[in-house]
Amino acid sequence: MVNLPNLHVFCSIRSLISSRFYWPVGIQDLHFFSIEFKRYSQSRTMFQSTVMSFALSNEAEQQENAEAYEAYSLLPMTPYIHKALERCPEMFRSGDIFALRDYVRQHPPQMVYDRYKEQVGRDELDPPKCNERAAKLRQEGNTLYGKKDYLGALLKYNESICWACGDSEDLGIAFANRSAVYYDSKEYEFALLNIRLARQNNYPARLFPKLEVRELNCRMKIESGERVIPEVLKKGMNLESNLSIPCLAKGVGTGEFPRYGRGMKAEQDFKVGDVILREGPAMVNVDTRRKFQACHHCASDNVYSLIPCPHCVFVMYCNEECLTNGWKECHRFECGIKDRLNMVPHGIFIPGLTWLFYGLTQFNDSVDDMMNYCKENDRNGNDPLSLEYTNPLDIFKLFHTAKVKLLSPQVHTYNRFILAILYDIYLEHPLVGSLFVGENQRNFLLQAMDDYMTMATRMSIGVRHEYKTELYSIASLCNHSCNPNAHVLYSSGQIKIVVVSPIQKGEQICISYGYVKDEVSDARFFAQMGVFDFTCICQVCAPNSSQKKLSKNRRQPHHSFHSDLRVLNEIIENENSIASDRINALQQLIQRYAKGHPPGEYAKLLRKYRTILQKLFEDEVLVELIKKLN
Ligand SMILES: C[S@@+](CC[C@H](N)C(=O)[O-])C[C@H]1O[C@@H](n2cnc3c(N)ncnc32)[C@H](O)[C@@H]1O
Repeated sequence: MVNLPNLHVFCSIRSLISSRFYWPVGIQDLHFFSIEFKRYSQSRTMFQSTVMSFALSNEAEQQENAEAYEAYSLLPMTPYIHKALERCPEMFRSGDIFALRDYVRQHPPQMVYDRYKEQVGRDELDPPKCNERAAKLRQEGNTLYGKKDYLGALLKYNESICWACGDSEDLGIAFANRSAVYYDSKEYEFALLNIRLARQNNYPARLFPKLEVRELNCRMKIESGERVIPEVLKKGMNLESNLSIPCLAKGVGTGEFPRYGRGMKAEQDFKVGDVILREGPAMVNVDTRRKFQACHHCASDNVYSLIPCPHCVFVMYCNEECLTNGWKECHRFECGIKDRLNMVPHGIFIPGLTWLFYGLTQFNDSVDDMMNYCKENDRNGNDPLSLEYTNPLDIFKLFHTAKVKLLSPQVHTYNRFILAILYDIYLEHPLVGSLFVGENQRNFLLQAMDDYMTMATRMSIGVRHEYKTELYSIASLCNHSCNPNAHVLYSSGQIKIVVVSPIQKGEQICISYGYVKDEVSDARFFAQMGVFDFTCICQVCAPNSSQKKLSKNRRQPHHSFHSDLRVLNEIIENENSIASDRINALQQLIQRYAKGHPPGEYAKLLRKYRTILQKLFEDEVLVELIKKLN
């Protein structure tokens, strides 16, 4: 494997980013556990599956889920929902969105605000920037830096950067302090970038000599070759690209599959290792717990070059381009109310709301034009691959016209209640309030929020990162299988889909939306899958599943499997093997024995293959980023 020298900080940053940091569970899980709601609901299916999964899980997993329940009870929103359920069970049974909106109007969620303020230790929501607070956070960062806790220091500096006023020297000093962390970590490109940011943001002239010395040292270190950016093995697109959609391989099409709806279809044979898609997100939501760690526009996990929204203290972007686009397409509709929006539990549907405002931007903020378009184009399906992907309006059409199945009544009603609260918060925003005027337009807003909430839930291909939710234009065509023939690699918002079992022309291309079944406990699997709100009909799960046929049909393990496996292990364990040899050997073995193999050994092989691919992809994304800085 290729080891990236001097990237220890980023490796630890990555582990920090994926660790459970503030809350014991992801909010997406909490969304699932919101089925406390069960007591008032007609259908008990979801609750029963939770209880079953609890019963089936081991002690450690029970503990983990118990924490999820506890976290759920701590959410500021929980008592408010329970009170509403007690007061108006009928309203929840009918699920009428206008009735839910009226309820929220009549019973403003003041208790939610109070509980939230108490939890975050502030007496004001959506506070303005404040240099005093920025200086305090910077001091806290300095203390951590002094103890060589670089990650802790970076997070404090990022927070300080957010709080500092745009014309203050506090902003410049925080950037300069971030450069010191990178200098000490031998990350000279990032140190230089932060020195530049410090200069552009009022770094005080009296401190210039200190910064100049650091800058000179960085340049000397880079010139002396001390810092080498290694070449990583790029498993880029190894196939010809689709002419109009370059991120997609030629030979990938769409088809209708009974009970799945649309899906991705192979128009030619594919072999193990073929990269069929490399895509960035169309829509992003960064969970509030990671607001100082990831770009709110492209979802890149990024603690080193983030710049703040110039107006609020809760949103950061990885560069000026993301800031400009993020502002135009989404943040200008939420800047100033972000704190209140953050207070509401976030499900996988949240990017749907971002979507609504992205759409409005495409209609030049004309609510009437958007309403007319929506009236004329309902969800009657489309061929996503025929759209023009460079045209932002076509991207809007892609999700707007997608034919999606309804959500189950209890999930839908719960989400609608959350939407009713979000709706009121959005209308408090001066821009939103001034664009949506009159009953017609406001009803349209509420209904569009509802529609895109369903769309985003249905178009989700899984929660790849505990603290971020993304929507992908092309990948959202892929259906789920518990025994998928393709695998999604994820790094910093980017995804790559790689074939992991030979695919024949005409076959459906499926990925897993979460954990691969059989590799995790049933409890974990159901908790993960519960958020998608569909009953899986893949060959493994469906009644009369073809899995049974598969096992019957499975040929006896080929006699040479074990001898081939020994050769493979020799290649993998040989210190002199290069990454490409290892990966090629693995691919060949998986391709050769995909249709006839001893199950246990083969599953291990697949896991190893996926792990190596994932590591390579993470290195690839990271090195791309470093190279962009040069
Ligand atoms: C990301 S979309 C996939 C494309 C979708 N079939 C379409 O027509 O646009 C996910 C939705 O497809 C359906 N789906 C995907 N995998 C499925 C499976 N294994 N079993 C049943 N439905 C599935 C569900 O309705 C799910 O919410």
